[in-house]
Formats: sequence, structure tokens, C-alpha cells
Amino acid sequence: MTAVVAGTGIRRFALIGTPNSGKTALFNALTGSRQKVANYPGVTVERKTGALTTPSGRSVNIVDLPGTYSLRARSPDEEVTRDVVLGRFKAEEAPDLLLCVADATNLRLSLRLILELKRVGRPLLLVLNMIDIAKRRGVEIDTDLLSRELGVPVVTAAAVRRGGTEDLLSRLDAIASLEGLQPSSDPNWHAPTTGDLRAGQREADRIIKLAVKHPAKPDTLTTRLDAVLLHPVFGLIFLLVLLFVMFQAVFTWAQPLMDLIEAGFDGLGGLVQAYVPDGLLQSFLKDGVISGVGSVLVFLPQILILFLFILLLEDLGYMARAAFLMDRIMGGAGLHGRAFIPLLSSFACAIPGIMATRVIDNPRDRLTTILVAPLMTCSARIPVYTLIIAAFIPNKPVLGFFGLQGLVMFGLYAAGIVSALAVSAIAKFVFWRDDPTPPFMLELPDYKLPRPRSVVMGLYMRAKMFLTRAGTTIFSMMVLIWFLASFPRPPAGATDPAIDYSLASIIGHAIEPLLAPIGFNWQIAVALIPGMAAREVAVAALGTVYSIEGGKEAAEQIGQALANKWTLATALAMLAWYVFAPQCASTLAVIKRETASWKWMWVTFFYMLALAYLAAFATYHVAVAFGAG
Ligand SMILES: Nc1nc2c(ncn2[C@@H]2O[C@H](COP(=O)(O)OP(=O)(O)OP(=O)(O)O)[C@@H](O)[C@H]2O)c(=O)[nH]1
Ligand SMILES: [Mg+2]
Repeated sequence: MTAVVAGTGIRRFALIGTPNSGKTALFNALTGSRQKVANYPGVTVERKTGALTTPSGRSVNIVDLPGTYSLRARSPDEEVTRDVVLGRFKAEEAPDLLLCVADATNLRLSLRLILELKRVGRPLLLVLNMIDIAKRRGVEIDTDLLSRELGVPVVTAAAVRRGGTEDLLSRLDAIASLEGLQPSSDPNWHAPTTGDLRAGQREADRIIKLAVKHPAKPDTLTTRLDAVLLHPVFGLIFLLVLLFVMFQAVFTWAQPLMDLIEAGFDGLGGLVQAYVPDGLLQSFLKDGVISGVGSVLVFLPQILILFLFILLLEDLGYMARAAFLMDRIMGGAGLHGRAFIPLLSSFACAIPGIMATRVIDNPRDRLTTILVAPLMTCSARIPVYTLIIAAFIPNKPVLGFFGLQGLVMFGLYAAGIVSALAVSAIAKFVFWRDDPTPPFMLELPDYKLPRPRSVVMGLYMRAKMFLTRAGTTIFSMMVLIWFLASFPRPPAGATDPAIDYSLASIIGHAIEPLLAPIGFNWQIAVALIPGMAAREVAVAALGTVYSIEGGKEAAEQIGQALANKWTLATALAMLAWYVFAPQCASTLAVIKRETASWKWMWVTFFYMLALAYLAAFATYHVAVAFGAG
């Protein structure tokens, strides 16, 4: 028995394979986890572990790894895979077995990888995943012959089908009960040279010729769709229309649901006012919890609609195509084609977007992408944008079928994208003028119909995350704001509104002079500080401050309060501010971690702050000049 097994009694199996071959789908099927699975290469960027109990009751530790074509690691995510496989990963024992996952419909690069892995000297098992698709297309694989030629045992699987991992499980069971599994590796291992890789590819092609028969009529759906969707003109038009429909949908489809949630919170507020005696408790519940947290929760439908689109596009296999289409435009701005998916993920949140840059091998390209990712419009900005747009922009039709509100929203997203391109172009010019951008290579996955279960699961996870945030970060910030806006209590016989005596007012008025040139009042100043915890907190904070300020009678909703108390110029300046402001501490923390430097974190913070201030200043003064003050 090996030391590893004797020590813990638990086997460690690692999933390794080419990108998009279904490793994470298998990992989820085996361990019951819910790691992100999507139809483009580069979804997993760090190692994840989970536990499997085999049919005969043995415990196995499963490690999911980022996809890679070779152990000649080029990017940070591939380095993780290489180090785990070689047993060099700090604080982790080497795996007892490498489960090499291959896409059965596309074996060339997978077989080259497994030939390369053989040189490491660890026990191997080749899993031919997506066997369901291969069968449907009529691809015939002689697994016995394949196994003999490779000198590696082979098993088939369909990770996302019910019962699709049974054969694999019984294999794993047998392997887990083997006594003499030696997790050793060849001490003379060296990274493959280009020559090694070529030789490996020739050998892989020879084996494929022997063991795999492709149907006479290849699958043409993907080719036919790509003729249109990858077309340099029609493809781009399609992408733009798609994005526009997405933003329009976020606005219009969500409205009925938002009205419903809003009515629910209004009802709750009414109940609290009727049944909880006047005083601090009533104010805490009504102004702090209901006006504050409630004003953020109403945005759940919009966020879910946005994610519905993103999840569908990811599962369909469209994301990698969009990256391909955008490569020319992004290249012009000094961004690498590989930056597209990280930047698109940043529409959800800059944090996973910044993590996704690990697939970019060139450190300079990776850094540029990290610097501009926070400019993409994350979903936490949606509440701020929507609230202000709904309060100030009339819902007029434009050109017959576009809504003005939807257009403004689209404009804000566009402002984020254009400024990201501009900043990266400037960064390239200033820091890396002479470095050429390396060519862009990305395997385009086949189109797949999204599976309803995984889409629903993805939405559920998003909803859970949003609600958890509302219940923790946002709620605790609200308690703080409510406290600051309620204490100290006004002196006896005071005639001004109670909030004027509070700490919030003192702090807000102290900062106000700095923000007055961009048209912000003291209430906004108060809301911006806790907004650093999470952008949407600013909305909640305004809800609380205006609710306390309004006193008992103020039944008006926050949107109405803003419409009454802000000028149009202030509202527009606030929108401009939010396009750029570095309003999120967690993003800054992730930048620090991913770049391993304080310097780049501060660079991001200050350049975004400067842009935000300038943009808000310009917007405010132009708007005032046009009479919107
Ligand atoms: N039909 C079918 N689809 C599968 C199967 N396994 C995975 N998929 C789909 O293939 C796509 C890629 O799956 P992932 O599990 O994200 O692939 P991965 O190997 O983890 O990819 P990276 O993390 O990017 O390296 C997803 O759209 C899955 O739903 C399978 O056995 N059958
Ligand atoms: Mg994965």
C-alpha cells in the first residue's frame, strides 16, 4: 500500500482533459456538486474538489481541473493543471489516478494529450465523454482497439444523461479498491517540446484512423449556422440585435414582476405602520429593512432575465463565436481575442470576469483585461440605472418601436464597452506600445441545445446568490445607514426633520463640497460610501435616507422621492458616475489577488475614480447648460 493510501485511506482522482470536454459536467455528476458548466472552452479556471462514494462504499476525492491541451502550460489556469498532475501543487498530494476526459466527437487533441500524460507515469483512465452525441452522429469508436493502441484503459460516459456515468462508476469502484496503486511520477519528466507535440499528434492521428470511423455524411448544422453567424457583416449585425433585444427584455419583461414585488413590500410597509407602535422599532423595520432591502430586492426579475440570456447563449455555444466576431474590433483596441469571454462575464459581475482572465497566457494582455473588466456594466449597476431611468426618463417610443428608457440603458452599457476599449487602447499605447498582440486561437464548440435543467439550475444559483447578498451585505449596510440616519435623536422641541441632527447628515454635509461640482447632494454623498460594499447598496441607502427624511407620512416610493428631489442634471450625472466609479470593494480585492500587486489595484481605483468624476462633472454641466438643472 502506498503512503498516501495508508495515511488517509482516501483515493484522489483528478479530472484532466482538453477544454470543453465535459470535465466539470462529469465532476458534478460524480460528486453532486454544482460547479459552472458551459459550452465554451475556459470555463473552469481553478481546481475544485469534491467527494464521491463509489457503489461499494469507498470514499474518493475528485479534483476538477482547468482544461488544457498539453502540460506545456502557458496560462495561469493551465499551470494549475500541470502542477496538480505532476504532484507539485502546494499543500496537495498527487492524484492516484488521472481521469483523462475526452470529447468523443473530437478526439485528435485529446489523444495527443493522453499520450503526453503517459510520460508522467501515473495511472490513467481515458473517459470518452459525450458518447451520446457521438452515437447520434454515427461516429463509431472501437474502444478495445483504442485501449490496446494507447495502452490505457478506456470507458465511455455521457456526463449530462441520466445513468450516463454508470460504467465509469463501476470502473472507478474497481480502481479505488486496488491495493497497489502507485501514485508515482517519472522524476525525469520534462515539458514537451514542439517536436514532441508534433510526434504525439502524428501518433494520435494514426490511432484515430485505426479505431474511429466517422459517418459518411458529417454533421452540417454547425457549419450551416456558422455560415451566417460568423459572417463578418451579418454575424455582427446579429450580435448587435441580440444584445439590444437582451437589454430591451431586461427592461420590459421584468416590469410586471417588479410591480408585483414592489406592491408586496408596500403592503408590508403598511402592515408595519399599522401594527408596530410608532418609534424606533417601526422606523427600523419600515425605513431600514423594507425601504432599504426591499428597494434592492425588486430588481431580482431583471437580474434573472439578464442571466437567462447569458446562460442560454453559453449553453448554445454562441459565446465563443461572439468572441471570434469581436476579435478584430478588440484587437484594434489592443485587447486579445481571449479577453472577450472574461469581459462578457463581467456583465454579470467583474469578479468572475477577472478570474476568467486566467485563460489568457500573455501577462500583459491579461493585465489589460483585468484593468478594464470593471468598466463593463455589472448586474449590480442595474438597480441604480433602472431606478434613475424609471424616475427621470419618460417611456416614449423612439422610431416607432424602441423605447426611450431601453435606449438609455443600452447607451449606458455601450458607454461601458466603449470606455473599456478606449482605456485598453491607451494602456497599450502608454505601457506596451511595441509589443505585438499574439494571434487568437479558440476552438469553436459545436452548437448544443441548452438543457432546461441546467438553465433552471443556473438561474436558481443566481437567485440564491442575489438573495444571500441582500440578506447579508445589503442588510447589514442598511442597519448601519439606518443607525447613522437615526442617531443622535433630535433635541426636544426641534423643528427641523430629525435626520438633520443625525450622524449621516453630518457626514454627508462634510463630503458634499467635494461632490457639489458634479451635482450631488448630501444624501447621495451618504449613499456612495456604503455603496463601496456593493453597488446596489447605494439604492437601498437612498431608499432609507429619503424614507427617514420623509417622516411618517411619506408613503412615496423611492423613485418618486428622487423625481421630486433631484434635478434631471443630477440624475444624469449620477448615471455617468456609475458607469465609471470604482464602487465595489470586492472587485478591487480580486484585482489585488489576481495581479498579486497593490499597485494595479490602486491604478484601477484611481483611474476609474478620475473618469467617474470627469464624466459626472461634464454631464452635469452640459445638462445644466441645456436647462436641465
Ligand atoms: N450531450 C452531452 N453534453 C455534454 C456532456 N458532457 C458535457 N456536456 C456539455 O458540454 C459542455 C462543456 O461541459 P463542461 O463540463 O463545462 O466542460 P469542461 O471540460 O469542464 O470545460 P472547461 O472547464 O472549459 O475546460 C457543456 O455545455 C455541457 O453541458 C455529455 O456527456 N453529453
Ligand atoms: Mg470545467
